[in-house]
Amino acid sequence: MVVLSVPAEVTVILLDIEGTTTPIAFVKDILFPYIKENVKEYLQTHWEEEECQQDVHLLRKQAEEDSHLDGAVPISEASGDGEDDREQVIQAVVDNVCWQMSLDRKTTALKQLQGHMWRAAFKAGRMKAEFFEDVVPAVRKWREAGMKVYIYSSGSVEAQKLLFGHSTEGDVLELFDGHFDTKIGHKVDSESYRKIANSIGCSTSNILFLTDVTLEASAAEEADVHVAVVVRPGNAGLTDDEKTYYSLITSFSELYLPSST
Ligand SMILES: CSCCC(=O)C(=O)COP(=O)(O)O
Ligand SMILES: [Mg+2]
Repeated sequence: MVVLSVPAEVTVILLDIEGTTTPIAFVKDILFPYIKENVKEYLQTHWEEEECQQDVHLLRKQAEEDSHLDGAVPISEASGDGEDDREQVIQAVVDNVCWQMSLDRKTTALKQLQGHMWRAAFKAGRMKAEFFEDVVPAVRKWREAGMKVYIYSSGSVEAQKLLFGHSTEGDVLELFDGHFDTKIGHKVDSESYRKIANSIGCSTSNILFLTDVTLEASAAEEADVHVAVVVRPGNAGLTDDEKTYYSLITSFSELYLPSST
C-alpha cells in the first residue's frame, strides 16, 4: 500500500466532501436530481415562510450579479398582485436554479436553498448520505491521534450537518470539530484558507487539506496549507503534470500520522 506521511506540523485535517468523503455519483444521481424534481413544489409550499423568502432574496441578488452571463435567468420582484404573478416569480426561481445547476455552480445562494430542501428528505429518512468505506474509520483514528478534523465544502454548513448526521453509517457528526462553506470564501480562493486557519486558531501550515479538485488544492497551497489530492472512482481525471506535482491518495488509510502507531 502507498503511504503518505503527514508532516509533523499538521494538527488539523480539512476535508472536502464531493469526490473526497463522498462519491460524486451520490451527489449527481441522488442529491441534485432531488432538487430538480422538487424545487417547484417546495417553493409553492414554503413561499410565505421567512426562510424561503430569504433564499429567494439571495437568489435574486445572485441573478443580478450573473446578468452578464450567457443564459442567465433573472428573478423579478413579485408585485404582490395575485396568484399568476406569484407563479411567474416561482417559475423564474425554478429556471434560475436549474440553470445554475446545469453549470454546477457553487454559489452561496444556490447551496443555501439546496440545504433547506434536503432537510426534509434527510430528516424523514428518505435520503442517507454515502461515504467511501475508509472515511469514518480513518477520521476516528485521526481523532484518537489528537488531530482536529474539519469540513470545507461548497455545500452549505447546514447541508453538511445533514449529510454527516444522516448517513448509511448513522450519525457521525460528532467526529467533526467544525464546518466551513462558501460564506468564508470560495474554495478556489487562497484567502479562504487563511480565514479558515484564523477561525480555527492555527497557522495555515498546521492544516492538511484533502480534495479531489486541483484548483482547490492549488489555492490552499498558495496559502501555505499542506494538500493531498484524493483520487476516487468517478472523479475527474488528472493531467500527467497534476499527477506528478501533487501528492495523491486513493484512500484515507494511505495517510500515515507520525504520532500514531
Ligand atoms: C453538503 S455537500 C452537498 C454537495 C454539494 O452541494 C457540493 O457542492 C459539494 O461540493 P464540494 O465542495 O464538497 O466538492
Ligand atoms: Mg470535491
